[in-house]
Amino acid sequence: MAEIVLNALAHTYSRKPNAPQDYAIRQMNQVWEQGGAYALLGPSGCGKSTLLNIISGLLEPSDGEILFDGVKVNSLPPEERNIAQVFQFPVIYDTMTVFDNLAFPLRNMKTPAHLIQSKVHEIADILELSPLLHKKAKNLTADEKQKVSMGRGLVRDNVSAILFDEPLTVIDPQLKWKLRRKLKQIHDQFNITMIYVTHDQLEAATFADKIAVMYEGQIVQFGSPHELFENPKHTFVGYFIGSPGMNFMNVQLEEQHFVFEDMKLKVPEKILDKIQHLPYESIKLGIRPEFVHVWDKKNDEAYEVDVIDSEDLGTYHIMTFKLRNQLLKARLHEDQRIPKHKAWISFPDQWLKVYVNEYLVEADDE
Ligand SMILES: Nc1ncnc2c1ncn2[C@@H]1O[C@H](COP(=O)(O)OP(=O)(O)OP(=O)(O)O)[C@@H](O)[C@H]1O
Repeated sequence: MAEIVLNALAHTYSRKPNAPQDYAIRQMNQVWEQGGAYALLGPSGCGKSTLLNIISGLLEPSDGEILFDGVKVNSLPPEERNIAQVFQFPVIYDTMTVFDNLAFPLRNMKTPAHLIQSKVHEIADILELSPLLHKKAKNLTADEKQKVSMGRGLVRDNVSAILFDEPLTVIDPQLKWKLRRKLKQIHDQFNITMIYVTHDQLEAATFADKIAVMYEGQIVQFGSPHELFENPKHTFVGYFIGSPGMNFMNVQLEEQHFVFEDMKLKVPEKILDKIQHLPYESIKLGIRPEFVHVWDKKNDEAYEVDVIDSEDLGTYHIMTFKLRNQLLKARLHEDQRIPKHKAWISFPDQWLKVYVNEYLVEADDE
């Protein structure tokens, strides 16, 4: 069991790094609390595997510290960290039985035979592997093999944390949700810190209480699935989470207004105070398609837009529309009428977010 802390952690694969882009992990501070269920979510190449390998001890970070329960472990090898790792592809011994695969880590630790018996049966029971204990691992299906992989991590009592690196990649889609539920159940039962790496937002949200969203070697937001959806702290989170992602509009700040093409949009007062003094390269307004209000008749409070397309996705519709020259999307309920050709839309104040240099600007009392 362990709390894992990253202090100013950074890692580069380059011999002579001289720019932030040369770092796979850029200056990261993060606390993974003991017993938490976390997901590390991000696109290919953002540094997820690098970070996981630093935590497990397969890789020593170039800078900063990694602490397990307050003890620095930067150069401690994996076997001394008591971390279990489950990879994309099951790591098991094909010629051994399921029982022997599960018993293997315990035999390595010279655990007495009667304890091995009881522990292996306990874990096999939880993972629904009991009927397969005497089967050779090579005869198992992909999901059964992956369950054995997980079981090998769980049999040890002294495991500090379990790291999962895209563990459902090779599993049939119908079985994925079953295994995900099993993992969640195991987490609740064992109170072990678990970090689950994925590029799939649904997987992250169903497994984790808190998700760390990674982008270009940084954790750009750490929060519950709900927080990531309602209040993305970085434009990347807005874009990456949600289906479809957040709408963005590039705007300029002119005196008391944002200017978007020929339109003037009011800036909330509390935000204005904050951004007037910020040096900026870009200002973007963001709104989720779910929060765009749509009417099929003229409305003085709303902007007229051209409806470009509407897609029926069963329980909801996605309407694509053009506001001036910008394509945006709205998500409408299945029984809401989809306007043809022209529509009138508005952006409710509380859902229109302001991003300066890609980061959310919030009023102090929010
Ligand atoms: N051994 C290595 N040597 C040099 N560069 C590497 C090495 N491993 C990873 N990188 C680079 O570091 C960055 C982060 O890679 P990493 O594999 O950690 O990302 P990831 O988010 O796990 O991606 P994926 O989901 O594709 O596995 C990428 O730019 C990658 O090209």
